[in-house]
Order: sequence, then C-alpha cells, then structure tokens
Amino acid sequence: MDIKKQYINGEWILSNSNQTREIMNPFNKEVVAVVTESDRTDAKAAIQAARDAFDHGEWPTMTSAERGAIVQKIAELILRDKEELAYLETLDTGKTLEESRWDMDDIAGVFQYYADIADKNGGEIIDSPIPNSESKVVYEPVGICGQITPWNYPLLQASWKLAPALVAGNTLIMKPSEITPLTTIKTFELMEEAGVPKGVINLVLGPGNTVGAELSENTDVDLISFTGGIETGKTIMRAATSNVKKVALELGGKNPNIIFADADFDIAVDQALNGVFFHAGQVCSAGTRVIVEESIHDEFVKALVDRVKNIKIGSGFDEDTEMGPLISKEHLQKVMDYVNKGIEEGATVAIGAKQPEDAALQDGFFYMPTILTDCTTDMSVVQNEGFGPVITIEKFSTEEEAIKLANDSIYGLSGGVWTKDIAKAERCVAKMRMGTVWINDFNIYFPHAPWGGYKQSGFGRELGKTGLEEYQEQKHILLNKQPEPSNWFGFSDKK
Ligand SMILES: NC(=O)c1ccc[n+]([C@@H]2O[C@H](COP(=O)([O-])OP(=O)(O)OC[C@H]3O[C@@H](n4cnc5c(N)ncnc54)[C@H](O)[C@@H]3O)[C@@H](O)[C@H]2O)c1
Ligand SMILES: C[N+](C)(C)CC=O
Repeated sequence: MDIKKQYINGEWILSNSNQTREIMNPFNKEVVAVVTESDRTDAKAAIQAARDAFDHGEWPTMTSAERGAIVQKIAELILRDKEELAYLETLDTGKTLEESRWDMDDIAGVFQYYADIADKNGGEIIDSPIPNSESKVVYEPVGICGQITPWNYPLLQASWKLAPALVAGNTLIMKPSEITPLTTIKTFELMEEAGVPKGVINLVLGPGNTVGAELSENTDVDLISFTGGIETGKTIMRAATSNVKKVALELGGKNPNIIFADADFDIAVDQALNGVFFHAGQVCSAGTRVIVEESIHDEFVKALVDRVKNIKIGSGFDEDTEMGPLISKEHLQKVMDYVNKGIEEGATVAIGAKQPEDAALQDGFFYMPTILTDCTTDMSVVQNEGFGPVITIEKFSTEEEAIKLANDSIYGLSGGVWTKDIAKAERCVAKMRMGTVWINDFNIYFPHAPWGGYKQSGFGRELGKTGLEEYQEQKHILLNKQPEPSNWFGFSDKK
C-alpha cells in the first residue's frame, strides 16, 4: 500500500520520523490506508513554511476577489470528486454513504459561501470626532493559523476552518484527527489543484500530544482553532498562553431536546430519533437529553422504542443501513462503560444497552441504539457526553422545570424545543443557555448562520460572517488631513 504523505511548503513528503500509521475501517477493522506519522520537527517545518508564505508570499496581499476565486474553485473540485470523498469518509468513519454525501454537499457549500462573501467585507468608515480627519477600519489576516480537527466529521469540521482562513488571507497548518485523515489529505490535493500557492496550506498528520501540541505551543502560530473534546480544549488553551495566541474552541455538547405535550407528536418522535442516531450518536450537537412533558411521557417512550426496534445497523456502504459502527474499540468501551454506569445509578433500559448479536457485525465496533428512562439530572449518563447512540429520558411538568433541566449542564452547544405554542417556545429559547436552539426542528446548520457554544462548549464562532471575522484582525486607521501643532510640551512660558 502506498504511504499517504504530509503536505509542507507545496511538497508531498514523508515525515522525519519515518513512522507510519494504519488507518482502519471501523466496520470490519480492515486496514484501508497507511499514512506517514508526522512528529514535532515536521510540525515546526510546516509552521516555518506558513510563516514564510505569510511574511513574503503573495497570498495575504492578493485581492480578496482573487482569493475568493480560488476558494470557489475548491468548492467546484469538491463537487467534482464528491463520490470519491464520500466513499473515503465512510471508509474511515463508518457513517452511512448517504450521510457522507450530505456532508460533501455541505462542505462544497461552505467553500462556496466564503468565496461569495470574500470581497463583501471591505471595512468600515467611522464618523471621526477629530476635525479634518478620516477614520476607517480595515480587516487584515491574523497570520499563521493552526487548525486541529476531530474524527467524527473530519472534512466538514476542516472546511469550517479552511475556507474562512483562506479568503481572509491567512496561511495555515492543519492537523486532522490521526484516525480519520483520508478526506483531508484528498482535499489538500484539490486545494493544490485549485491553485493555492506554495506554503499557504500545510498538512501534518499524527497524534495530538506531539504534532497538535506543537501547533498550540509554538510562538510563531498566531491563532489556534480547535474542534474536539473539552479536556483537549483546556490543554490547548493553556498551551496558547505561550504567545497569547488567539484561540477558538468548538467543544462538546450534551444537548437537551424539550418535548411539550402540545408538540406534533409524530414529528417530534421522528426528529428526536434523527437528533441522536445519525452517525451512531457521535455528533457534538446530538439531542441525547430528551426532556418530555409528564403527560405524554409513556406514550412518547413507547413510540421511540417501537421505531428504534427497526433501526438497521450495518456497513455504511450498504444502502439499507441506517446506522453504522462507532469509531474504535476504545470508543465502544467508553460508550459501554458510560451506559453501564447510568444503569448502576438507577436508569432503566427501555431498549438496547448492548452490542448486537448479529454474526455479520462482530468484526465492527457496533453498539445497539439505546434508550434509558427514569433518568434524573444528577446522573453521570445525563451530565456526561457519551458520544454514542444513547438517549436519556427525563420528565417535566412545568415550563420552568423544563428550562431548568435543559440548562443543568456544563455544556451549552445546542438544544431543541417542540411545541405548537410559539410564544411558549420563544419564552424557553430566551432562557436556554446554548449557542443554537431549534424550535420544531433539530440539528440544522448551514454556512450562513454562526455555530458555537456557550459555557464549556467553547468560545468563538464558526460559519457565517462571524466565522470569517475569527480569522481577521481589525485595524483602525486615522488620517489627519490638516495636522496642527498642539503646543503642549516644552514651552517655558506656558500657563
Ligand atoms: N462543537 C463542535 O462543533 C464539535 C464538532 C465536532 C466534534 N466536537 C467534539 O469533538 C469531540 C470528539 O472528537 P475527538 O474525540 O477527536 O476529540 P479529541 O479532543 O480527542 O481530539 C480532537 C483533535 O485534537 C487532537 N489532540 C489531542 N490531544 C491534543 C493536544 N494535547 N494538543 C493538541 N491537539 C490534541 C487530536 O489528535 C484530534 O486531532 C467530542 O467532544 C465532540 O463533541 C465538537
Ligand atoms: C457541528 N456538527 C453538527 C456538524 C458536527 C458535530 O459533531
């Protein structure tokens, strides 16, 4: 098998360490690729290449329309190679091919969105209080950006960082998750084909505690943008103090989905399932905390269980499959421990809470879709991000109680409210401490709207105009057109 390489200063090269890593299909543990394993010296070389391209290259000073045209080309190439990219994403993550195809459309949409707004953010004229002067704000690139991404949405999360960083005129070094690098490698090939100049984009492959740590600690990096777990986020935040680099953190979630008795029952059931079981629950915004009004609780749980019984699990490449495997053996064990602890704490298993018995699934990291009832807010299974196909059900009887339960979390990424009473929904939304709240929908995101967390789900925003501003510095410039002396200093006769 050919070794897949890192991309530094416009060259596809092996790492200095000469180490490699096998990339595994989580459906059957088959080795699907071998990639070079970068080390700190590679990360340093990549940072130096990005620094040189920023300080001496044409990218930061090209017009934003020129950069936008290249980013537009990247969007076109992603659509051209959509099937190959979707295939690689499913091979590497286990998610269904259909989900990977949706992701690729979303990703092309992200590059397209930033290409479209590249030259629409030209700064601002300020009404200056100084006579005979002009005051304006211009936007400039931040500089050298380190970008670190997780394994659950490898290319989607990468696109949220790459596209705005590029149109803003930055240079960058990306480190994808070491277990899911395949679509990011392919996209670097496409960005090269689209004409991104040498040194502007650099790709290092390898573990977080060496390569990722170098990006966060290195004083030549001006900004670190991270998507991943809270504990890693805290480590990165501490490392970034080395040179007070700018930090953007997109961390985990433990997202409430409030179902009022007056919701459209069938749609709320359907969307509560969608809210959790896509990609086997390995979604930061999965609506795993389902909070149901007491009067419909039993009926709602029964309806969920009836549907869950029919969920087809299997290979992401099989057209009938609705849910694929978990990402790894370690992650499967983590999800099993998380559920077992919940049961020890008093949760009741309505369905699932085990691995499938089907002989065809024994080679993969599968876990049955699970519903736990009798859950209370003090249980670890309600408080911790399990990142698996697991719903916990809590009950409420008043609007205030629903909001209190929803907010009882260290996280604040997203949440949902289901009711036909829109005034009630809006009262709840106003009190819900989350970066995104859906009314009568769940897990909707698109390039035009900002995405990010309250509380320990992180800070900074990706997507939308704010997602571009994360990669820009604002410079205020004042031009005095008729300078005059102030005659303040050094006059012996001044009163
Ligand atoms: N908020 C969002 O938009 C969003 C989106 C996707 C995933 N997530 C979160 O990501 C998590 C799952 O992803 P994961 O398991 O890959 O997370 P993780 O924190 O284990 O790893 C994420 C990335 O950080 C790197 N890393 C690990 N240790 C590091 C260190 N010391 N320094 C620098 N980099 C380091 C990893 O190699 C990987 O590339 C979940 O918590 C999920 O909610 C959040
Ligand atoms: C942000 N999102 C929903 C695309 C992926 C979260 O894991």
